[in-house]
Amino acid sequence: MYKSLFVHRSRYHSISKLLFWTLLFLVVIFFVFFRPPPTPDSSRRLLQDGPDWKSRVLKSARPKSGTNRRRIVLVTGAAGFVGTHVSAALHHRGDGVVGLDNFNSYYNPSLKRARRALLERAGVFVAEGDINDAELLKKLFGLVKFTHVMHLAAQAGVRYAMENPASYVKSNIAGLVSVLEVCKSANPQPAIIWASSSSVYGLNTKTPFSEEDRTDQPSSLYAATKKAGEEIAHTYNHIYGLSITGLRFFTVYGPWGRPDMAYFFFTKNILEGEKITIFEGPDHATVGRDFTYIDDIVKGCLAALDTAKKSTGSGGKKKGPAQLRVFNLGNTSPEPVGNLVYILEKLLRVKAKKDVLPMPANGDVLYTHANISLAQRELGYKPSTDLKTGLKKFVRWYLDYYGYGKKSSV
Ligand SMILES: O=C(O)[C@H]1O[C@H](OP(=O)(O)OP(=O)(O)OC[C@H]2O[C@@H](n3ccc(=O)[nH]c3=O)[C@H](O)[C@@H]2O)[C@H](O)[C@@H](O)[C@H]1O
Repeated sequence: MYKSLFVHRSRYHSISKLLFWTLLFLVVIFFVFFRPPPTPDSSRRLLQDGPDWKSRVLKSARPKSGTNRRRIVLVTGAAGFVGTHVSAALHHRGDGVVGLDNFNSYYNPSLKRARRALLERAGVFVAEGDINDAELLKKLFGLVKFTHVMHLAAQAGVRYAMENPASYVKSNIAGLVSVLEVCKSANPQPAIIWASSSSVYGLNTKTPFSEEDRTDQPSSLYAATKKAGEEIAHTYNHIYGLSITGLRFFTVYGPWGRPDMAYFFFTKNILEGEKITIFEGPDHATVGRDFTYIDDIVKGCLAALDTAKKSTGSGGKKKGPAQLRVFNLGNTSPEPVGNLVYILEKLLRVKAKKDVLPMPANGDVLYTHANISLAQRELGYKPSTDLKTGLKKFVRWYLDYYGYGKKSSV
């Protein structure tokens, strides 16, 4: 009996040994052959560690020699629509500019890469990385003493907030805090100019929208995150002495624009013979926007930067009260969406196939109209491009960029 038990035991031991070695072998094979590839973050970190990365950041941050310019600006969202135009304009006048962008795929990143190529040809380096990457921000601030941060990185789009709410919280709230955190600890602290939105006026019906009007009725999560950003700006200004200017952009359009916006995809659909939908309000009310041309917005951004006072704190400590501002940057000449389509039809020489449908409950508001007196007074802001002129420039760019023939009136 003992013998049979012994045989049984030793058989048991050899089976478990075999199992152990097989398992070990499989684990080794898995790690050697099926190891997951490095995450984008870690491969990005490798890029950021190279000597080339450092010297490109430093070179791009240098203000133009032979000028008396002293400004060194970090532009977040530099490969975005507004970010590209603002970065180019700052660089053009001689400021030092370093861009930062995460090239996310909210819309086709190839357009973002093309914008970056444009900037790099002009001499602006756009580092690849996320505003939530505190280590990366610290590294940039360790290398460069930024005098200003133009914070334009955000999750944009009103309607997409219903599809991917988390992305708005991540970029527009956590991302903003991450940027403000590095700014507050910097020595000296930079002044911050950042993109808020006309959408903060939400269900406000008093027009034109003035900065003093109520903004506590956002109608989309996008608007709510921008409104939250304005409150967060107040906190960082109050506790740390950061100089902060929020700019409420009104439906910005133009060349190199965003494919998720109506004027952009209407153009695409009209050219491709696809249907477009024009929304209308209750009782067939016209839906309208204070469409604002990109060059006017750029002028407003630069004026905000030029009039920004210095932050008063340093290294996380407030030394006195600091400037806190918010401005409307609109065109102050709202147009019905139907007019936008009519102008596009004329410019493209193609009749649109259109449906007019009630506006779905998707976060959209009926109408926007900016009162720009404050920006006029404090920034000398004076928009000068009407919708027809601006769309003509957009369509010219669109046809060229996407390689259409010459069948248009532009
Ligand atoms: O000012 C802002 O702060 C925001 O501006 C922009 O939002 P919006 O003003 O909503 O622009 P956009 O989507 O181009 O719709 C334009 C019009 O077309 C109507 N619209 C839209 C789609 C459609 O299929 N049909 C239609 O009629 C629609 O009802 C609307 O009346 C930015 O995207 C946003 O990121 C933010 O910056």
